[in-house]
Amino acid sequence: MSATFGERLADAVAARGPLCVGIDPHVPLLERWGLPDDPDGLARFTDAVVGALAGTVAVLKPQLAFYERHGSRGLAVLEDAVARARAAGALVLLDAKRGDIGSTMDAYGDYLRPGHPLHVDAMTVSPYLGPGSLQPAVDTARQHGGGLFVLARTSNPDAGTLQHALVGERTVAQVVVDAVRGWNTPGWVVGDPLPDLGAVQDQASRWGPTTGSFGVVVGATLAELDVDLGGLGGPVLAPGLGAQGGSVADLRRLFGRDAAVVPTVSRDVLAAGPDPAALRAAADRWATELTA
Ligand SMILES: O=c1ccn([C@@H]2O[C@H](COP(=O)(O)O)[C@@H](O)[C@H]2O)c(=O)[nH]1
Repeated sequence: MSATFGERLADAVAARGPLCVGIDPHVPLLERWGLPDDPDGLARFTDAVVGALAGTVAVLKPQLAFYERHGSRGLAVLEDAVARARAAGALVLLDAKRGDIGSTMDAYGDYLRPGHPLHVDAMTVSPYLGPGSLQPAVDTARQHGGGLFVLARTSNPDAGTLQHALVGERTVAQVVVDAVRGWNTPGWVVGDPLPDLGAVQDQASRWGPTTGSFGVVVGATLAELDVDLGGLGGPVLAPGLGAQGGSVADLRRLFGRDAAVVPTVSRDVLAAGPDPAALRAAADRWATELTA
């Protein structure tokens, strides 16, 4: 794969708009769609979402938890869906939220390796073991044109309990954002002094050929943007829209109009199914509002 994830994402957003739709087959959604809570129901749900949206949205974000709960048959459903979504032109961001010591992180990074049965364009990772523990996945992403989104300021109400804690003078969330800023700067490794913001400021999270492959997760539900994203050089994944109360107005308030933000919506779109036209219409409503 020649282009980096950041380049592919910027191209996809230019062609299709920034919306990411999450594939979250919750039990209540399966019931609402008239489907059983088993691998067959899971497959029919997933097929419908991929069939309706993979040709139009920039990013699809399957939530791994909902496939793992069905065991190996659930994972087989996901493998098939990921391949079909990518073939239809959508980038696939696996919402896996993995994080472990470096040697194990190396194995999680394999989701970004061509030939993996669940090869995806990007995955979410958790920095709880320290940003440096994620380095093997960063290396794999660099080697194979993959991307990572690191949990920084998550959308859940309790998130600040840990993410606002201070490490020296910076919050935990800021330490995470700064590490990701470093990864988007060639040659930087965790532990090095942070890159000079003056040198990287113009890369500050704008879409374009220099969009980095390493992004952060910042919820659209925040009362205020309490991390400095200046010079991040990569995209922001913004969950929390719709079912969690966040709106397009919140995105504008938090990030402005031009930032490289990937707003992601799951239940608010999925509830419109199973009719493919209704799913598309629900996604289109968000897409239209986002570009208005
Ligand atoms: O801070 C975070 C990080 C990840 N998520 C995930 O996004 C979707 C949101 O689903 P909705 O139905 O649109 O609320 C879900 O898979 C979460 O695990 C998040 O919500 N917040």
